[in-house]
Amino acid sequence: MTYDYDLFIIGAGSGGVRAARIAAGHGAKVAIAEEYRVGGTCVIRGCVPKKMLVYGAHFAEDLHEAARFGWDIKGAQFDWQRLRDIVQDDVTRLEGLYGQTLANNHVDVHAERAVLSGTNEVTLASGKQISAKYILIATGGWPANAECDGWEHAITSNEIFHLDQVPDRIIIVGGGYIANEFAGILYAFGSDVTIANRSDTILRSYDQEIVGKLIEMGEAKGIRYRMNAPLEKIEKNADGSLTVYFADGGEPQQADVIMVATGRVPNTAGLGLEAVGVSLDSVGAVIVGDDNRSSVDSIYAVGDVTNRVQLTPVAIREGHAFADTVFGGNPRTISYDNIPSAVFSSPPIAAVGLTEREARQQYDDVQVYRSDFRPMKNVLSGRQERGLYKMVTAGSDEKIVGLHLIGPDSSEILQAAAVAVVAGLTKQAFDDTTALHPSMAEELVLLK
Ligand SMILES: Cc1cc2nc3c(=O)[nH]c(=O)nc-3n(C[C@H](O)[C@H](O)[C@H](O)COP(=O)(O)OP(=O)(O)OC[C@H]3O[C@@H](n4cnc5c(N)ncnc54)[C@H](O)[C@@H]3O)c2cc1C
Ligand SMILES: NC(=O)c1ccc[n+]([C@@H]2O[C@H](COP(=O)([O-])OP(=O)(O)OC[C@H]3O[C@@H](n4cnc5c(N)ncnc54)[C@H](O)[C@@H]3O)[C@@H](O)[C@H]2O)c1
Repeated sequence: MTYDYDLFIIGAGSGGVRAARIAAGHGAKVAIAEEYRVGGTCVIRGCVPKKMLVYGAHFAEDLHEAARFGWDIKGAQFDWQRLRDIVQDDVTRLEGLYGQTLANNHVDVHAERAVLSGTNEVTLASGKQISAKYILIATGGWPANAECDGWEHAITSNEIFHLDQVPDRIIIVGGGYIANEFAGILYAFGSDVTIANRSDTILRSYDQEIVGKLIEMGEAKGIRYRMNAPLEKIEKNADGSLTVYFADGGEPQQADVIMVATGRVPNTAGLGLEAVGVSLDSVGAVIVGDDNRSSVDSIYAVGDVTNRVQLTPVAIREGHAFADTVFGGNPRTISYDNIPSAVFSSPPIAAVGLTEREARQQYDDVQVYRSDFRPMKNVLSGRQERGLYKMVTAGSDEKIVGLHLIGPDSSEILQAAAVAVVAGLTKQAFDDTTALHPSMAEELVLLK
């Protein structure tokens, strides 16, 4: 049987582009379809533009405190439209680089939607049918809707990057990554911010002592957290503002923008997967084995569409492992243990490994070391915000099973420290390391 391609990939995001490049490098004839913009969520409307906005947000506090460092900044103004447009220009630049990478690797790009029409065939929106020995589903995820009346008045993270102006008042529904990151960003740009969360827990997968610090510091700034406040309905008022009614019977609240950030669902609707025999789980994720293969032998899936860990570096690793396995003669799987992650909130949280609670559930002999400190810069500036670093160890040799940080630059510090956790080092290895002074990271080797 001959096919048009060795590999056809649906979705040119983090996982799809990596798989395309590596498979082509192994000699495969590859094509990819992208219905929106090459680069996918992370590059176009996720990690990258979000982090650029976080950088923009830092200036609010720094400018406010500049006088304490000897700088008089008079007449400082924030221009949202300028930042928005500069960020979008850079996103376009990156989109071009991703396209260039595909072209350099001789990957054929189809700038249109593709759906499955057979176990070895896709049909493009233009009607063209293309056959391939293998098909990779890398279609990512899509924001979940608010599941309440009037949710069409709300926006999602897709739209937040394109606002005409910073809203005077915003209610962010959800208590996860996106809610906490945009709470920090928009607060810095001048919005009155409320996080409305349906339960009493936010950032559920993170160490709750660290999360407690985030809430404490957020509240001290003026961010409002409405806990146990599931949405009942959203109504649009005559003046264009919106009113949110909560199912807990609490006071309805007005806002100019409501952003729903209640998770992302796998992007499989209308893809034709079930019709060709691909099994999906209850939320529509493609069910795959460790080798990323679906219930159909010729069809694989990587990234958010499999709903394993919705992070870019994970999608990239899965795409790479798939290409090495199927086209490189190097069958391999990836590890889902000790994946470092960060919430780019203000201040940011970063973590690797088990939370204190998880460690106590899994081990008898758990030790927790803490440093609750005020970063030197904050002492000088007069900012009250503190940092908290936690090390969780298990066993008599005090092997480190978790590191949890909140404080300035915690994501930068944790990436390096995560190597030690993955390598299975003990607390003693950190004790044996001389402090690099003065730094915040030195707190990690001075834990008592
Ligand atoms: C606001 C936000 C911030 C984030 N920040 C971070 C962060 O800081 N760090 C981090 O690690 N992760 C972050 N993420 C998560 C990260 O973006 C995703 O985990 C990652 O993009 C998943 O990659 P993927 O390849 O699975 O899918 P995606 O990158 O979503 O790519 C899927 C692509 O498939 C295309 N597509 C879908 N269906 C079709 C079809 N039928 N035909 C053709 N094309 C199709 C889509 O248009 C899309 O371009 C963030 C996500 C969001 C929303
Ligand atoms: N820094 C990062 O790495 C980063 C940043 C942004 C997004 N992401 C990825 O994107 C994914 C999506 O982000 P997210 O913030 O939308 O999801 P999330 O899974 O982080 O948080 C979803 C939140 O919404 C709440 N929720 C779920 N259903 C609800 C409902 N019906 N009503 C009210 N609340 C509800 C949950 O309790 C949770 O607090 C994340 O899981 C993450 O993997 C990563």
